[in-house]
Amino acid sequence: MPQAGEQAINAPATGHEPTQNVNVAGTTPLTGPRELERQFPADAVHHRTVIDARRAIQAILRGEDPRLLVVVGPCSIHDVSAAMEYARKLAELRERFADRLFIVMRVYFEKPRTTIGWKGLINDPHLDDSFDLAQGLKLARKLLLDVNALSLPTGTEMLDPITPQYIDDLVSWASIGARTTESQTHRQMASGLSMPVGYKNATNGSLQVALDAMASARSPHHFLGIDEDGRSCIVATRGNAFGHLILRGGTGKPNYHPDNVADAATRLREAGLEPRLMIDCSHANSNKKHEQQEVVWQSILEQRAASRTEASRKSGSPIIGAMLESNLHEGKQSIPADKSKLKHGISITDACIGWAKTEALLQQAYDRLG
Ligand SMILES: O=C[C@H](O)[C@H](O)COP(=O)(O)O
Ligand SMILES: C=C(OP(=O)(O)O)C(=O)O
Repeated sequence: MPQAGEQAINAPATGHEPTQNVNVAGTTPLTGPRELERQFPADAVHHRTVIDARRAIQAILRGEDPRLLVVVGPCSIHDVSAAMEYARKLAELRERFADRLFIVMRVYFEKPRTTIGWKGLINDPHLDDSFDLAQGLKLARKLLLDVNALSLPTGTEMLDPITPQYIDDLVSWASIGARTTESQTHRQMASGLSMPVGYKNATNGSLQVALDAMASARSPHHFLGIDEDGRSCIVATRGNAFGHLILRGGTGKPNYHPDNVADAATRLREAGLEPRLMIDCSHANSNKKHEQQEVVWQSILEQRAASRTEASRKSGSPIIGAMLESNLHEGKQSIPADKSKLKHGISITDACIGWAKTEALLQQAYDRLG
């Protein structure tokens, strides 16, 4: 059924059986990136927040800034007012802990699904299969402006290769997910992204695909994309030098333990890359059990503390960053048919830790990393 503004494809015209768009039900033109930026423009505060955060993350990746990069926030954003409530709390902690932790809010709008499921705020902002992507892009851009206005930098997964044109000026750190790290399309996209990018190991635990992604995305590429006006074009990229590995575990096995980290650091060195990585406390590292994230977090803090007393002292710990999936309230909920029954501040994708636990974990990190 075509939706509002959607152009139906394949209305019988010539009497010939169509050979094109056989499985395309319709297309809906969208506002181009330049127009969306005009409607939701960045000001000097947004710009400063992004520029300063990207520089700080680059310094952390070079080993010049000893702070732990912490990407923390909901598994996915589905309610922008709850996201802002979260952002205001996190902005306070970011300032309080700023000399030891570099906190970035996880603001994930695009969800890569194992099979099918809700694909995030941009794809389906009303959570009802109406796929109002025009509204999704607006909400995403507006939320990024509001979060950056708190001097709180944002991090997101870049999934659809067209999305960055609409929002990447407001994103300080990006990730390529476990399901797309092996994809040439995503490596090309990452090679043109303006911010540092983390590459997850594959869902089966393979590090090699992430190492290959880093090597590929450091190089220039030419590929099909869209420009600021939404016209299809050849995109020529310079290559993105600020890539890093994210250990997220795989096939039911975690990979955050000291021997996994040492192995990953060796593999990075052998590939001619800096031995610096982030650990994702969630996903296969926590067996998707939100309570388990704390166990991974404690291990990260122990490993960071140990590196200050060992021979590795000079080069520092390979662990430069950590990711936590956290929300206002712990756990997760399924999307109810009646949206008024959605519980406030609870994830509709992976289960998250709640705010009290988040604050306690960040405080512990601050105390231990002194
Ligand atoms: O982070 C979110 C999920 O782990 C990821 O999108 C896959 O989810 P799914 O296996 O529920 O589809
Ligand atoms: C989907 C995510 O992670 P992964 O790619 O590791 O499954 C995520 O971080 O939201």
